[in-house]
Amino acid sequence: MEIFDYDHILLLPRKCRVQSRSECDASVEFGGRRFKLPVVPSNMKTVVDEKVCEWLAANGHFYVMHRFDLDNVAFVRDMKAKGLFASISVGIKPADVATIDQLAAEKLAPEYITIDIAHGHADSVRDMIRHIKAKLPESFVIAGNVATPEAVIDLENWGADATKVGVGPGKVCITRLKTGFGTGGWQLSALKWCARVATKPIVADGGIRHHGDIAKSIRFGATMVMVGSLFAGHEESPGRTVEVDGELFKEYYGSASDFNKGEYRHVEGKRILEPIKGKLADTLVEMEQDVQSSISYAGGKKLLDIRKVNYVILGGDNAGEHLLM
Ligand SMILES: NC(=O)C1=CN([C@@H]2O[C@H](COP(=O)(O)OP(=O)(O)OC[C@H]3O[C@@H](n4cnc5c(N)ncnc54)[C@H](OP(=O)(O)O)[C@@H]3O)[C@@H](O)[C@H]2O)C=CC1
Ligand SMILES: Nc1nc2c(ncn2[C@@H]2O[C@H](COP(=O)(O)O)[C@@H](O)[C@H]2O)c(=O)[nH]1
Repeated sequence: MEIFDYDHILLLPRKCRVQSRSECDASVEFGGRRFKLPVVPSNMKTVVDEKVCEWLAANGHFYVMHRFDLDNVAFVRDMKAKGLFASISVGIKPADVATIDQLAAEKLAPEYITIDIAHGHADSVRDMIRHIKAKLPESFVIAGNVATPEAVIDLENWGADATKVGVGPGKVCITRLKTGFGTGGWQLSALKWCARVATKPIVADGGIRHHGDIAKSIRFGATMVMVGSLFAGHEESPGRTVEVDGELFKEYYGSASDFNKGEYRHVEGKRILEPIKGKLADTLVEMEQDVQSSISYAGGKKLLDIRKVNYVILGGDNAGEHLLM
């Protein structure tokens, strides 16, 4: 198996088929809706809050609300009252099961439910998928996080409508250091490996450091790309603003950090400071333009044309050109 990450790969251009990059369509269909970009901010407390999610939904973007210190039922009720789609995340504990029951009792089916736990290849996730499918059959269920083809196959067979791939590649992740496990350092090839067996969409989660990494994720099989750190440093980001030597930063911490958990138990995340870089809307416009450029370099007009390109691996044992057969 080839082992590589985002920094070890470059995609190879194909003959341009457009007069202008504005002809390239960066939108994606996911779970029955079309979104402007194949990108979703991470469901983390320092990345999204109610206001950010509302703005994303109202402006043609996918979102997943975080699940910490939050009344998920009230959130869904509120989004629906505003005529917006609801996309929540849940764990697998009794309180999460109760949330699903209450949503069903109130006939408040969220359009999207993400089951989001650290080690998603687990019977607990199987049981949660089955519970959601029994109680809220219309909801599109994304399940994760996982790292292997075996896990993708199991989650799909258990009823997940999409899987979320990425264990440990995140910027505030310390899973690799604390446990010795994960896809940190080879997330892109783990995605490729999982995509070979997937029959349903994959959300590639973590490790995105540049806008070009979005096109690389699409090339290796992602339908949607989850991004945390690149979104954590905006004026609207919910993290605390911190001033250091006259410069402004936003706090960004892992969902499995003691900052999020409120206790030091099974900690697999840390806290960092992201420089503040302006408005979220401006970053999304720039991302859309960059993905449009990626599509044009791929010699295409649509997002999935990126899947057709060849690539090179830079340096290392696997270096060389990789041509599609
Ligand atoms: N993508 C990634 O690499 C990672 C992401 N995270 C994020 O942190 C947040 C908290 O995750 P998580 O702690 O799973 O959620 P929860 O706090 O909801 O706990 C998940 C449940 O699974 C059990 N469990 C069994 N094995 C594991 C394991 N290896 N890791 C975690 N739980 C396990 C836990 O029991 P018990 O606590 O008793 O063991 C608990 O009951 C989530 O948003 C998750 O996505 C966390 C780590 C890695
Ligand atoms: N191992 C951990 N992973 C975490 C934690 N909190 C969130 N995450 C994952 O990181 C991505 C974001 O990655 P980034 O590289 O874009 O910053 C996020 O979507 C989660 O999957 C954590 O505490 N530990």
